[in-house]
Amino acid sequence: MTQLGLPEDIQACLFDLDGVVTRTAVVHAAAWKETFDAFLREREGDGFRPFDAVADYDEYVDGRPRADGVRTFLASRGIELPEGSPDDPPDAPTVNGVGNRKNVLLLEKIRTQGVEAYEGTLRYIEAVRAQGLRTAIVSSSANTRDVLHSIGAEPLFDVRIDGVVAAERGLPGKPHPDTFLAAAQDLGVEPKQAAVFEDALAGMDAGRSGHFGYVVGVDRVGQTEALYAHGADVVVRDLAELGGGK
Ligand SMILES: O=P(O)(O)OC[C@H]1O[C@@H](O)[C@H](O)[C@@H](O)[C@@H]1O
Repeated sequence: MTQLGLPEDIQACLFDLDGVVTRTAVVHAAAWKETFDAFLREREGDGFRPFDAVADYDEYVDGRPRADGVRTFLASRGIELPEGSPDDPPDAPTVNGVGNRKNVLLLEKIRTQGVEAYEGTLRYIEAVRAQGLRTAIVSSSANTRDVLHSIGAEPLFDVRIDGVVAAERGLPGKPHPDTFLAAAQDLGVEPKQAAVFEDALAGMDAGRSGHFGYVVGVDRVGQTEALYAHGADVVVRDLAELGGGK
């Protein structure tokens, strides 16, 4: 292992955004909860079963592209909606409408609360780059660029594969490995020469099925066992634990 806690042959690092680089996983989870609870209340009345911002979020929404999150969670409640179209209003009972409602709430929260970076992650990225490793941000979020820009972190990544790029290239999102594979390819490395850094169970699945050289699970919410069960090679609470901070 290197002094950065990685196998010797790793040449590139692929970082998820929400929950790994920025403290925005909880912001997404809160926006999803408001969205789904309003939707379920309208549909089922006050006796509805609320969205669990930890358990339901981890299992059905975290790490997946926006529309996939809508479909996957609602399917867990036996609900299937028409797709609608991307410009559906936020109150439309369609996959796109529900996703748009969530995005309005997310952007409002980001605007009022701001975006906070994990300092341990920023220092670690600087350390791996100083060692000559290449870096990519790989996120399902279509808001990746704005979030990175808000903390001035765009220059830390050689490649960006986000929700916008994935849609342009027709790449299926996490838990499929395609976005991580595209990042490795854009960086000119084989998957086994790349390390994946993820906090979401869907991201772990992508790391495992893509046969990447090393998969680092980042546990921000006490789900270490689940991260291992989904394919992590190691689980840390903060990337500073891997080294590179001195
Ligand atoms: O709605 P956005 O910003 O395109 O993000 C899509 C998904 O991006 C992931 O990074 C988050 O873990 C999910 O919660 C989110 O739903």
